[in-house]
Amino acid sequence: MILEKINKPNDIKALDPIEYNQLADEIRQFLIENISKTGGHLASNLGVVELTMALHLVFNLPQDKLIWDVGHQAYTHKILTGRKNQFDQLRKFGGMSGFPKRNESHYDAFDTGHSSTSISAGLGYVSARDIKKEHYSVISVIGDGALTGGMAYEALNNASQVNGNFIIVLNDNNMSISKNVGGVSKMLGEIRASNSYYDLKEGVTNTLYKMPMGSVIVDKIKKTKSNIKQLIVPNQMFEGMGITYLGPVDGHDIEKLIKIFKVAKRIDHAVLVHVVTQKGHGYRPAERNPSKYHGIAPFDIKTGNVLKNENGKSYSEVFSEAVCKLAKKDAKIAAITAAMPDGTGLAKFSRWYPERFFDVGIAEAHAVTFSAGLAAGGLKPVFAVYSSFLQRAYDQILHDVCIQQLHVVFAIDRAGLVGSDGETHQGIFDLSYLSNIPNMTVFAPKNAWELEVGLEFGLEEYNGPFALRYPRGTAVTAFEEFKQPIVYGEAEVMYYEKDIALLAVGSMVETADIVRKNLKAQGYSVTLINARFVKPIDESAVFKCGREHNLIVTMEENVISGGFGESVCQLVSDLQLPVRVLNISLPDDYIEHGSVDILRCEAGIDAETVTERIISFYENIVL
Ligand SMILES: Cc1ncc(C[n+]2csc(CCOP(=O)(O)OP(=O)(O)O)c2C)c(N)n1
Ligand SMILES: CC(=O)[C@@H](O)[C@H](O)COP(=O)(O)O
Ligand SMILES: [Mg+2]
Repeated sequence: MILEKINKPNDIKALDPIEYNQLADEIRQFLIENISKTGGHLASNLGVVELTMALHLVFNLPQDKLIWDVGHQAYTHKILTGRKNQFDQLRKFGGMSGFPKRNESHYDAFDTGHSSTSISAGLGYVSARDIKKEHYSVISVIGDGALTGGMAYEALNNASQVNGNFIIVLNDNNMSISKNVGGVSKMLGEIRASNSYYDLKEGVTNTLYKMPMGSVIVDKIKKTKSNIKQLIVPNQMFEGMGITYLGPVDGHDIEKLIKIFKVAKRIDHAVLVHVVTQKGHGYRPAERNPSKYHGIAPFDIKTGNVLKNENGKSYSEVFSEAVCKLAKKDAKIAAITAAMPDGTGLAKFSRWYPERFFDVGIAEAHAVTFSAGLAAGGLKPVFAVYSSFLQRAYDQILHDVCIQQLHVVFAIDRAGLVGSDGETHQGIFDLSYLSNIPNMTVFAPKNAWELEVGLEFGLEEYNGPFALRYPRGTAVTAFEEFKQPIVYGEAEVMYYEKDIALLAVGSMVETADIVRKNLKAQGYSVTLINARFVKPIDESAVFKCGREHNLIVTMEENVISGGFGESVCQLVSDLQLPVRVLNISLPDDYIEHGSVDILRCEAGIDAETVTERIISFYENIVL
């Protein structure tokens, strides 16, 4: 086993080149075996094994800086930097992260998770290096999907001015999570399909000539019968910006990769190396269906089947069916995704109503303003998006949607704790960042039924910016008996008693119901209110609770700062209500990876801890 020789960083450099291909096979086997047990981002990682090996062979980490865009494809990098033995704890609480983390290893040059940041971060390193007169290479590895994100172009525009070496590796597997979309993807497809390889082109030759030993390199390359000469094709888009383009190169051919990176290293400005890989390479089920194995739960290696299927429909599925049903009756409804048709449940809509469906690529900011334009043009756009990715579009929500009071519906999935993706993906800020925007309405359903009726309310009865936020995973089906029609800005009173009033938001209603039972078992009299609207808050419900209870407990799966609890406290103070308030929420902090159940306990928002906190708080109230 060659992999046994890889135990610490740079061990790969001691290998005999004839061992490289076997190591690649063994890494693939290792990834398949481990991810089949832990779950994780399989397909992207299988695609970059040789690419990562070549980067580690040519560059000197950690002096050289390697920056992974999104970071979901850094598993081989983790193996090659001494973290092989941590894979059994991948994405588990206290275990190794699924993304690069500077505090996990100093071989991880930059933390990532969200897309299209690597060129900006790399360029920052380059500029710092040059100002400090340091000498190291900076390599940003960006996928073709991530290259649909606007930040990448802002960074390319900036990178074209850089004077020192800056290597951008474009890992082109012709896939985002789903099929990649748009003009850039089309252009890359044309390059890949092109058989007309050119000779070493003039621009590169001239650049190389200007460098010490450059003419020697050019001569060598010109004499090369194979590879490098054929790897270099002019590309107007990058070249036109002043960024040297090298490629396309077969991303599964280590020898070719090593050669082209050695050339890229010598260029004295920004250079883009176009590497063509296959997503899922080496595992048939993932090659055939890379989207399914992009992020996969534990699975059976032989069949490729996921081991434990979730019971019941997910909130994304409930949304998927609800939006399709509404769109059948209302031809004005349009759906927008930023490269997440499967995750958000919009794939069905895209098949049923292709003319009203828009996948805009990984472009959340654009998606929001595009939706605003659709609304201004008379349609009813629903932008389905993960909570953490919508953070990207704060100004567009405020500036383009809310100031104009446009009727855009935000279907915000993965709101609350999402689990194993960790800090970058927890959807725990949306109540705060949406509630402080004037004209925005924020609605959080307690169960599947309320998501359906909430969506219908937002699309058909309300007219203005409307956000529904719901969590990752199986939709709650309990509370069949609580189906009060939705009235704008009104909470739903589920039980009305005295002593303690629980005011719970969305996913926390289920927890609050358990807490209520626990408290009642201990002799307390407890009101339970499903807040429904976080903005506007139901002032009369708070007023009544405040006058008729000793304690109001707010419960939300959102950070404390700027959340529902703080708004209730403000209201209680403004209305001078004779009541104490206890806020149950997430801390003003980032929350690492781990299962949602563990994270809830750690944060103290699970039913048992909340019950204990309420009792101890209540006992200390001086009545
Ligand atoms: C801002 C943002 N939006 C959406 C995502 C979800 N996402 C993660 S990976 C990915 C596709 C990336 O495609 P590509 O860069 O080509 O990498 P590949 O998976 O093909 O290796 C998407 C949409 C994200 N991480 N960040
Ligand atoms: C890397 C990334 O951003 C996505 O792949 C994300 O991990 C998907 O999350 P879900 O599994 O919740 O769809
Ligand atoms: Mg891709």
